[in-house]
Amino acid sequence: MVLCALRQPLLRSSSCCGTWTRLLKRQTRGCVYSSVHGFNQEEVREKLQAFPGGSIDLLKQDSGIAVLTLNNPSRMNAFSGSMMVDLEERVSELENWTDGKGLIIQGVAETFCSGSDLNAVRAISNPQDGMKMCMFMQNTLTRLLRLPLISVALVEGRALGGGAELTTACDFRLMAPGSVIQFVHKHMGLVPGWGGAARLVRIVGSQNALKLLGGAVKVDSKLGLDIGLADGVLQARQEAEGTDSPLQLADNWLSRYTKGPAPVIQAVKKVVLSGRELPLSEALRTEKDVFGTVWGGPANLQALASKSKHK
Ligand SMILES: CCCC(=O)SCCNC(=O)CCNC(=O)[C@H](O)C(C)(C)COP(=O)(O)OP(=O)(O)OC[C@H]1O[C@@H](n2cnc3c(N)ncnc32)[C@H](O)[C@@H]1OP(=O)(O)O
Repeated sequence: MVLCALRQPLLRSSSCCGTWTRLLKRQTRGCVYSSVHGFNQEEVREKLQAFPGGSIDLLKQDSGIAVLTLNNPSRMNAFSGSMMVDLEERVSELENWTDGKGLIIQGVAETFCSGSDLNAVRAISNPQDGMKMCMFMQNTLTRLLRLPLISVALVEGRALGGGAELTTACDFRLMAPGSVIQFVHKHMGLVPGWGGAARLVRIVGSQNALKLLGGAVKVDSKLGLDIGLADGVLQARQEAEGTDSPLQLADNWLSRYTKGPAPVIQAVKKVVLSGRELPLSEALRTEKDVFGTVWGGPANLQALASKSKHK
């Protein structure tokens, strides 16, 4: 098991153990697929760039919360090939953001994402190209989920197909009133291929995942909360002036968890991530290593000096 998002801070830590060093050696940048699996990242990037349209925009805020925006409104924010490449580049940027603590993913025009761009899907409907796109997106979404940032998908409107899969690559999902997450793959003669099924099982359990995929169920905010796919529902927006936008509401919601120094918040994400992904013994050893990066650190020393009480 390889956790690439843990790499950089731990390389700076003096408490790196042998296990960790071995994990680092096994690590490849793409995390899941590399040349060992016949995957050539550059070749796939070039192929995907042949299907342009839209963009993925990144705004890094001083608060330590970044906003990643899917921007392809004429196609309900469907993923063109160039947007897949854009997403990979934005994830690289976020991997190197030392001051980052949180991430919100949203779509423009009050909708989240309608999956892959069907024009591109039609053009690369042969199995070889489909596999390549699938490996590229699995690598990117795995790296996205493993960022040392606490992430939330802000779902307005629809999250369909690959859009639903993208929501599962975030730590949390917030749903706006009237929004729907739907794994429509079955209706397209498909199953998820961007890692959405594997992540969905971990989020809602295998029984619920089977129902959602097998029935292509429309998950509204109520059902989402009931089965644990949604972590919160945004209040209906009043037209009155001064009402917070969904993005502001999501930012407020997330800032509860990102309050504090970046190294501490990143450490929180890393220990949860290792607990989620690694076998227990490895997770415990990773937790020890991450603990070593904050023990005696500036935030820890300051808290000790101020004799803080937790009332
Ligand atoms: C491993 C990945 C698997 C996948 O993601 S497969 C793709 C799954 N997604 C889909 O099948 C979505 C298909 N689209 C729809 O169901 C509907 O367009 C949708 C999203 C419910 C919206 O319906 P409406 O509100 O009636 O709007 P509409 O149909 O007129 O759409 C507005 C314009 O957006 C376009 N659009 C929507 N989803 C798209 C997509 N995925 N790829 C390419 N174009 C897409 C749609 O063609 C329309 O364009 P135009 O105005 O006709 O030029």
